[in-house]
Amino acid sequence: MMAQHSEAHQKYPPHPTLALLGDWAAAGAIRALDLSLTRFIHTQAPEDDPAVLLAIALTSERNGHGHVCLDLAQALHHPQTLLTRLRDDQPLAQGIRLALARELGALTLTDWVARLRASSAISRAEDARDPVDPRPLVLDGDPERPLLYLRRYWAYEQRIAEGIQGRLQQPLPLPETPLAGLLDTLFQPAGDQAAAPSSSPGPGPDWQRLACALAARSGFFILTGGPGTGKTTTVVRLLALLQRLAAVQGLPALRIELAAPTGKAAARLNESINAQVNALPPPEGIAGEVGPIPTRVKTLHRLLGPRPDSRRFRHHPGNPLAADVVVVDEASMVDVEMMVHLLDALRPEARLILLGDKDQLASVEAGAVLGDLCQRAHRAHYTPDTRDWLARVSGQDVPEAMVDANGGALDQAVAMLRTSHRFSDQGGIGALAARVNDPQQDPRDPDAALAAVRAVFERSAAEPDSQLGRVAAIQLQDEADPRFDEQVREGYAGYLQRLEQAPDDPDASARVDAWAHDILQAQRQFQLLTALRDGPWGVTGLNTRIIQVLRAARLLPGESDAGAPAQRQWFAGRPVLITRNDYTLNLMNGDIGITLPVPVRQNNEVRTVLRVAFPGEAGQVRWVLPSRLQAVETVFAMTVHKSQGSEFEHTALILPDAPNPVLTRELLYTAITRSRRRFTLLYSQASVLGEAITRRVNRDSGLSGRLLRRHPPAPAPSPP
Ligand SMILES: Nc1ncnc2c1ncn2[C@@H]1O[C@H](COP(=O)(O)OP(=O)(O)OP(=O)(O)O)[C@@H](O)[C@H]1O
Repeated sequence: MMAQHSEAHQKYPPHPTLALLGDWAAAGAIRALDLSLTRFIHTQAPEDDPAVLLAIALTSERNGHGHVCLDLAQALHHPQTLLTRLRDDQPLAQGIRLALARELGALTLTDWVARLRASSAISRAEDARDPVDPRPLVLDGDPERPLLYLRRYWAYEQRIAEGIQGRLQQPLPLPETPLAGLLDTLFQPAGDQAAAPSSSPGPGPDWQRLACALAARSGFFILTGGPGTGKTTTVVRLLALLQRLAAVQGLPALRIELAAPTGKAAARLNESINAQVNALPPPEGIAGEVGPIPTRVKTLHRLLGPRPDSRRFRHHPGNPLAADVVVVDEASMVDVEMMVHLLDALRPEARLILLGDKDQLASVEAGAVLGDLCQRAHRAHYTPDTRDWLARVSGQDVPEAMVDANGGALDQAVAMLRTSHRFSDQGGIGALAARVNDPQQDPRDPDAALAAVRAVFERSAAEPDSQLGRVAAIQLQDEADPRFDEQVREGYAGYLQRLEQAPDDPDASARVDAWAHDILQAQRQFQLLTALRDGPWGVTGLNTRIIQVLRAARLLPGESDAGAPAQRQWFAGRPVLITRNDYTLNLMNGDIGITLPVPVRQNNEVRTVLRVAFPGEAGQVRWVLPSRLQAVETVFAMTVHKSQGSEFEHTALILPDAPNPVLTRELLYTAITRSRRRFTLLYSQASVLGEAITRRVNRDSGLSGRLLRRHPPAPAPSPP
């Protein structure tokens, strides 16, 4: 015992800060990983300064919450935003918060930075580029906003900035006359062409047309916008424009790749892109051969070429993708590591076009790349050069409030679509999403935010027949409120009732497939979303409760694998979510399947066995044995994070009864915008809702600063 004790002491000398961090880890305020890393660095580079040890632990802790770095000034001014794992009702919470405030209170920014600079564990940005620099952390950022990174994340951010910068500075030959003519053909006024988009309704320019023009002249481009604002419509026109421009210039047809971060998001883009491509006006009057626009969307993993048991991909700088243009949809879900792999896999001259909704939740992993790059999208910041060029080629006038003589190169490569063609912002889902996302909202006034949101629910209740996407709010008494059960029965009955129509002829495989296809479609009618994983309001608790409710209503069969917890049992009707890519089965993280009773012939007898049906390509059904599915979970309830990239006809979001830092405006907005026709909010405490609307996701990162700092405004191509 003594020997063990002294060994431990030898390994980790009893430094007071490490002891304090040990207490925090024991209380769950930081992760064991954060503590181990700090201890490890302490042993490798005998680092005794408490201010340095604290900074290392906090940087690692922030990484665990999706931050790329630690913003030192923010940490000093708002220590309450740190240690977000700590819940206020935890017994030691108050003591830990006081200790953190005391440690940070003893520091000034200048003093902290000076001590970090003196540390042998921390590199300065200018030295960190040296590949043999062994120091595990990097201090970067501006004097007024110093940022501390774990080296890996610093390198990721650096590579992303370089990959984007290289593309922003790449000269692209762009003849103005054919560009203007092609934009005219692709954006004909309404009536001239049934399915083509008309000039945008309401005041202001046609942002879709403007975005196409801007994207055509840039090696890197971001198109952001809320649901139904026409991102897919615009990108299809952009790709047509690029192919036609190539033909006009006598260049070879472009090789285009379409990708999305999850299988679900890829399938959704697949569904919408076909119709859009077919609706394109024919390429008349172009002498050369016009290249095709692909309609098959791959997952990003598939595009980059996964390698078994490796985080690396088949495509990298030494073996880049044979693509001239790569479009990535739902880019808000792409984390820093994946963005690095994507940029690494592209030839330097390949164009990259990102599509996404900047206001949605960022990826679970570190970084909010799209959000960072779109920070200035609302006000555009187009330079006078860009404004004049856009007026010439697209005939669209940028509003003066969006012109900025100091706009940066990145600003000129971002366009935001502002009008939803699916929802009106006057009522229902569109109005609710707009209120929750209101940039004018005062974060210190949750009551005002709550009142604005309530008004939308009241208007929708007064117009129950509205076609604008109905929204409803139900205030539950507690977690056992029977109105929750009603919602669940009503929501899931649609597909569960179809289980009874199972064909009983084992030889009628086409009928079995058609029945399964119908059920898969019906399952997309309703989805319950929650913010949390654990507890009665989290995925696990809710799934158990829903199974009970559906069994009591005889919508689910009672029998199941004896002894297995309800969550893991296989039973007819169980919807499952794939939680890890499985390349052998060709199932991707986020795919949803349904367990169905299927008739089979065994030894001349007809028996019913359970198989899991997944949507396949072109309306086909793929069948998988339950025992082959390794990483799945029941998905009657799904986290909002997992729902990204999916849409359902009716989405219901249930909020917990106590405040929680994961409840943010971005989470509410993402949940609301998963709904195509109906959205129901289930909550028990109005204060929890009010807090959620006013809390913003804030992810520390230096990406936008890095790009803004290093990029002078791009000169607009001059007239020929
Ligand atoms: N300018 C326009 N005028 C009229 N209808 C349009 C216009 N642009 C898009 N639409 C229609 O609006 C709907 C949504 O468009 P689209 O799918 O391109 O949007 P999106 O931003 O990609 O949507 P989401 O990301 O929510 O799937 C489609 O039915 C499309 O035909």
